[in-house]
Amino acid sequence: MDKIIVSGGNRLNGTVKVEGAKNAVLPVITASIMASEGKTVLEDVPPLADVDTIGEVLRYMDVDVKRDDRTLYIDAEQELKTVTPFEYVRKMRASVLVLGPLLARYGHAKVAMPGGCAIGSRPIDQHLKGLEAMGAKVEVGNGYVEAFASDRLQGARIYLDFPSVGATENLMMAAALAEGTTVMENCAREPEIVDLANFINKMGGKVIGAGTETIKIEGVETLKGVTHNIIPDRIEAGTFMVAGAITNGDIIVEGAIPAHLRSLIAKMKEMGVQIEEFDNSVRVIGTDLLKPIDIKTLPYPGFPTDLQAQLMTLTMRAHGTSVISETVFENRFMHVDEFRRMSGNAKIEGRSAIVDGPTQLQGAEVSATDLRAAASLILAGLIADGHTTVTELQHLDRGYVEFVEKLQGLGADIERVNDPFVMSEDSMVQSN
Ligand SMILES: CC(=O)N[C@H]1[C@@H](OP(=O)(O)OP(=O)(O)OC[C@H]2O[C@@H](n3ccc(=O)[nH]c3=O)[C@H](O)[C@@H]2O)O[C@H](CO)[C@@H](O)[C@@H]1O
Ligand SMILES: C=C(OP(=O)(O)O)C(=O)O
Repeated sequence: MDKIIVSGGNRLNGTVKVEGAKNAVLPVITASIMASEGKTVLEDVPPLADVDTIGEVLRYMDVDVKRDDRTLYIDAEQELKTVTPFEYVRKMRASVLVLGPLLARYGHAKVAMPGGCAIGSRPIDQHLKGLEAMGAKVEVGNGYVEAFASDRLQGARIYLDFPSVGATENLMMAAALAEGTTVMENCAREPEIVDLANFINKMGGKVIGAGTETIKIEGVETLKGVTHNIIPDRIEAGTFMVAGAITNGDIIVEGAIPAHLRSLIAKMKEMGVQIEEFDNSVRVIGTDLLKPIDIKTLPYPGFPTDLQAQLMTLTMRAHGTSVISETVFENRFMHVDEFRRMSGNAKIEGRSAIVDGPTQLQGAEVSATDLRAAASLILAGLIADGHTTVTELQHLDRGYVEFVEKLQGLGADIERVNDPFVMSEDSMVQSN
C-alpha cells in the first residue's frame, strides 16, 4: 500500500488550482441516467476514485460511460438494469443516488442498503420517506432497499426532518420525472444542490428554488442528455486555504468561489488570517499570531462538516482554547486521536473537541480514518517537527486529485511512496 511522508516546516507559496467538485459530480452523474434520449457530456470532472466507482455502478446497469481526462461521456439511451449490488455501495454511499432516477424512469429500483461508516450511522430514512410520499412502495430487507411504482411517481409535498444533502438530491431527481408538482421543504441549500438543479433544468426539467429551503419541481415526461460543467470543489479549495494559513504561507487558490466559502473565510479571518477575495480565486496570507475560535458545523450556509478536521489543525497553532462542535455527523472526530499521536493538545467532550494551542506538533505515524481526516493529518504534518507518515490513503484518493503533487507545487516537502509492508486496515470492509 502507499503512504505519504511529510516533513514539516516549509512555508507554502504560489498558486494551486482546484478541481470540479466531488459532491457535485456524483449526483449529476446519477441524474444523467434519466436521459432517455441524447448523450451527456460532463466537463471539469475530477479524476477521483469516487468518480471511477460511480462509473462502475453505471456500467453495471448497462450505461455506456467513457472518460477522457476531465471529460465524461455518458450514454443512457438504451434499456438499463435497475439493480446495483452491495459491492458498489460498500465502496461509496453516494451510489444510493441512483435510487430516485431509476425509480422515476422505470418504476423500479433495487439498491444495496448503505451501512454506517467511520463518521456516523448515516441512515436514508428521509430519502425513503420522500419516495413513499410520491407513491412508491418501499421494501427494506436482506440488505437491499427495493422500490416500486406501478405507474409514474406522483408529485407530492415533502417536508425533510433535516436538510439532508443526499435526500434533497435523490428526491429532486425522482420528482423531475414524476407526474405533477412536488414541493420539498427544509431542503439542503449547498451549492452542489444548485448545480444539480441547473443540470436537470438543462436536461429539460423544471426545478425552481434550489439554493433556498423550498424547492418546487414540476415533473416532465422525458429528459435528454446535455453538456454541463461541474462547479469547483469548495472543500478542496478550503483544504488548500488552510494549508496556506497553517504554514504561515502566501498562496492563491484558483477556482475558489468566495461566495461558496463564506463561513470558512469568516472563521479564518476571525483567527487573524488575511484573505483577499477575487471573482474566481482567493489569496491566503498567514500570520504568526493566530487567535482561537469556536466552530459549530451546520448545513450550508453554516460551517461545513467536510472542513471541520482541516480547520481543527489550524486551531492547534492558535494561542488559546478553541471549541469545535460537530452537529452533522455523530462520530466525526476520529482524527483527534491521531492528532494526539502527534502531540496535539486536543480532547473530545461530548459532541465537541477542545483544542488548547499553540502546540508544536511532532512527526508520527498516523492513519487516516476517513477522507477529510486524511487531508487534515497531512496538513498537520506540514507544521510538525520531523517526518509524519500517513497511511490508509484510499480515503484521500476518494476526494483529492494529485494532493501530494499540488502541495509539492506550493513548496511542501512531501512524497508518496509504495511500501509493501503497509497493509490497509479496512481493505476488506466498507471504505467510505
Ligand atoms: C456525496 C456527498 O455529497 N456527500 C456529502 C453529503 O453527504 P450526505 O448526503 O450523506 O449527507 P446528509 O446531508 O444526507 O447527512 C447529514 C446528516 O443527516 C442524517 N440523515 C441523512 C439522510 C437521512 O435520510 N437521514 C438522516 O438521518 C445523516 O446521518 C447525517 O447525520 O452531505 C454531507 C453533509 O454536508 C457531507 O459531509 C458529504 O460530503
Ligand atoms: C463525507 C464525505 O463524503 P461522502 O458523503 O461521499 O462519504 C466528504 O466528502 O467529506
